[in-house]
Amino acid sequence: MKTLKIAIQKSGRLNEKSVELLKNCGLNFENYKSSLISPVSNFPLEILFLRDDDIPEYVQDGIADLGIVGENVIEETEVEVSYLQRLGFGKCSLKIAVPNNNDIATLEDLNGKAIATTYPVILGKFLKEKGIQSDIRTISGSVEISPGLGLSDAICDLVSTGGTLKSNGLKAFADVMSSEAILISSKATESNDLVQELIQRIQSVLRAKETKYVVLNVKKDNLDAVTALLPGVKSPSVVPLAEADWVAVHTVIPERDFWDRISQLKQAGAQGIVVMPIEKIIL
Ligand SMILES: Nc1ncnc2c1ncn2[C@@H]1O[C@H](COP(=O)(O)OP(=O)(O)OP(=O)(O)O)[C@@H](O)[C@H]1O
Ligand SMILES: O=P(O)(O)OC[C@H]1O[C@H](OP(=O)(O)OP(=O)(O)O)[C@H](O)[C@@H]1O
Ligand SMILES: [Mg+2]
Repeated sequence: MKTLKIAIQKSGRLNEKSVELLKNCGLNFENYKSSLISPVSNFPLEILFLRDDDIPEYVQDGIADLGIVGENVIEETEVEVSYLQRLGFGKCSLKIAVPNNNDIATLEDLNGKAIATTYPVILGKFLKEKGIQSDIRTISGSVEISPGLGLSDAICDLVSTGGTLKSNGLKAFADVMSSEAILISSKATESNDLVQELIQRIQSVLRAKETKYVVLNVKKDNLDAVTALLPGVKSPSVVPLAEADWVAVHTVIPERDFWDRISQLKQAGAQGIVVMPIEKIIL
């Protein structure tokens, strides 16, 4: 069977999480900073370590079969690739921001103004859609300092905590797009069996991350009230305990409403609640 190639970022914001995800899928490979290609010893796959900007085109052109890259980079490079799976990391937003002491109050106020960005394609489309004519100044980094240097009136850049905007005296003004890391493939390899196998593994790791394994004890009288709060993967397992009136309930709980669910369970009579991380969930 043909060996697949997956392109991930060599260093930067997505590198560590991409490596961690692939390792959690059971793939064995070395992650030397100096090597740009690394074979996987237990799956017909090679990992290519690249600048993130190059990943969408490598995948579109079939040089790599798969890639992990931010949605913002895919949109900016305007490639034809298949979106296989959103990966839940590298979450950020592309925003227009202006200096704090600025009189730009509406999108219309950006007419005739200079906006510095490393995302001229996405910004250009956004402004066109809104009917705004600005002067887009494409620069390759450190976008946030450009208003302070008198190079632009506004910026369009990625924001997550907002710390970089704040420390440069800027405030977010308009949302252009939100982004996260995505697994992409070339149109030609999407249905390849090995690609499908890898997607299954990735999904089982992602599902496990979104949930916790919970074991709790409950008096039989309160079992219905407790199980009503627990949808589980299918339904909770109920195991008898040495003490006749009591049972143990095993289930999984979604991470997002975890604490609310735990306090509801306690109110319904759950005791001795033990919570464990899950490695994989295979459906
Ligand atoms: N502050 C942030 N928080 C979360 N995710 C981010 C943030 N900034 C960027 N990202 C996401 O991580 C991706 C990589 O960001 P990074 O800053 O490492 O890119 P880069 O400097 O262009 O790297 P490269 O050297 O590979 O070209 C971005 O394209 C975006 O999808
Ligand atoms: O809202 P914040 O949490 O402050 O994050 C935003 C910053 O993160 C990104 O840059 P990064 O730190 O990745 O550096 P880079 O510009 O060298 O890629 C982005 O370009 C912003 O500058
Ligand atoms: Mg880059």
